[in-house]
Amino acid sequence: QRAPVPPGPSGLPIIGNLFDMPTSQEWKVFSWWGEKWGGIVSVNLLGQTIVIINSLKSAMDLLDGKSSIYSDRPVLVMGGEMVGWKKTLALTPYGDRFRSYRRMMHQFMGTRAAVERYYPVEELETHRFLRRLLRKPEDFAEHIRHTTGAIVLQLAYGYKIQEHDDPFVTNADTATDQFSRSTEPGAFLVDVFPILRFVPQWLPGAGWKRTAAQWAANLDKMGDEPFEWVKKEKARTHFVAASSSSDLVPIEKLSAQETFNVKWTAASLYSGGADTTVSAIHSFFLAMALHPEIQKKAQEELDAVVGSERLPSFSDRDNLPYVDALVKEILRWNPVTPTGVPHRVIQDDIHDGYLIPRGSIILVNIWKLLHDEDIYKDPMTFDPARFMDSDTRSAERDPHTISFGFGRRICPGLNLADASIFIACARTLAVFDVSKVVENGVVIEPLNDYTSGTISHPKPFKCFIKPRSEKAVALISAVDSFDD
Ligand code: HEM
Repeated sequence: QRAPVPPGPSGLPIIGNLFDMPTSQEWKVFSWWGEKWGGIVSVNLLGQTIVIINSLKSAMDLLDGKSSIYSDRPVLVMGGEMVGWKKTLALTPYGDRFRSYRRMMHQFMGTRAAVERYYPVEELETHRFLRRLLRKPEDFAEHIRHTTGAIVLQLAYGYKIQEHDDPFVTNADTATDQFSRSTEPGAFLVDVFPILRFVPQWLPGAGWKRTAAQWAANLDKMGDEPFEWVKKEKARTHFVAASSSSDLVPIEKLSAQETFNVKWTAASLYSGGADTTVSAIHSFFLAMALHPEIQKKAQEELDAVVGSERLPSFSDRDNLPYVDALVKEILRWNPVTPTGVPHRVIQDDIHDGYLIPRGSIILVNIWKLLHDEDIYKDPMTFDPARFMDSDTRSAERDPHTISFGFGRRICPGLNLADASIFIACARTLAVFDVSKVVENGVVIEPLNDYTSGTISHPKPFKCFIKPRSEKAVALISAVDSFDD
């Protein structure tokens, strides 16, 4: 006798739970389902089982404990197959190519020691970020994006981006925006009826096929152009260096298969790393505007440890426990990927008496795990101190163990992301005060509100960013200039 699938809202014949699925901020509805039906909930969309995990234990039991069967990705017909995003790691099916990409990623940035090689780039680009902030503080969101793109492209290809309208950044931003649009659930009928893939492009109503072809061309541009640039410049990037076991192998000596894998692993760095890090640093500015007392505490620590004669650097991190805790709270408070990236199970599994049928899509409600009262006290409160031992309580669980996903698909950029967020927070707070904007004598309260989608961002908000002192201005200005 077959075990039942996990409980969940009862659906309608054929379409199942189509109308139960939330269309925005899905993590909230998923959390509510979790309270009603337990840590593992299932829904059915036109015959496709989706399992939603709301408990840390279940996420670890399934995705870590049974990772050999829970590490595939769902097939997304429009985004993955037709536009071609399955060439990048995030949508590559579990198998040999996946392993090759992951091996390269691991050598490149898999450990803290590997990422230490990039500290000089992180520090310099963050210093330039401060200078842009000084010049045009109101454009802080744009500066965050620019800096993150600059770091990833420099590390992946050894390429230094132009201050304005860089072609590789423009390509990558266009393509990643099209990634979100092409993988949005329900946006394209072909994801529901894959047969539509074979409809000829000239047929009336098949305009989406031309869109797919155009987006596929943009994606290829994003993968090809920086790679060709590396070949032309004969630049020996960190990435290509790390891609072969025997150290530096020039690109032109790689086989066709290796070339494909290196090219698309490099492209996966931008697509996986830019928008995510942007969201976290953007959240940091929102948190600072909303919580001046926490900002002050972090600044007091920075002043005591670093002083005002220099900027903080990675070597200070061990002596900055509060700033370190601040990074953790940023990752927990409004997670970058609230419902993670979907996994797919490749064979039937029985878990806690429930059947998880082969092919089910597994979503981990990362938001819920990071706001679970059994793990985090007063989870809705922004409080970095929760990550520090005190006389009365011990530090709460490090959110790095949740925010970056689970099992064999865990984010390979964890250490790099952590470094980028730390240095952005520490350097910004050392020299700037972030506060609410006052317009005509009225304080504008920034909203703690986030966009939906795989990568969630703070909705646009204003904040006032001003240097802390004349000395701070001098420190910020002591970096090589760029023309703008
Ligand atoms: C705050 C920043 C970041 C967060 C919160 C984050 C989070 C995540 C999560 C939740 C996943 C899915 C894990 C799973 O399937 O269980 C993921 C996958 C991935 N991340 Fe990140 N990430 C961040 C930064 C980065 C950076 C900096 C890079 C690269 C430079 C990166 C590259 C990737 C890639 C390539 C994947 C796909 C892995 C695979 O499918 O095997 N991420 N990330």
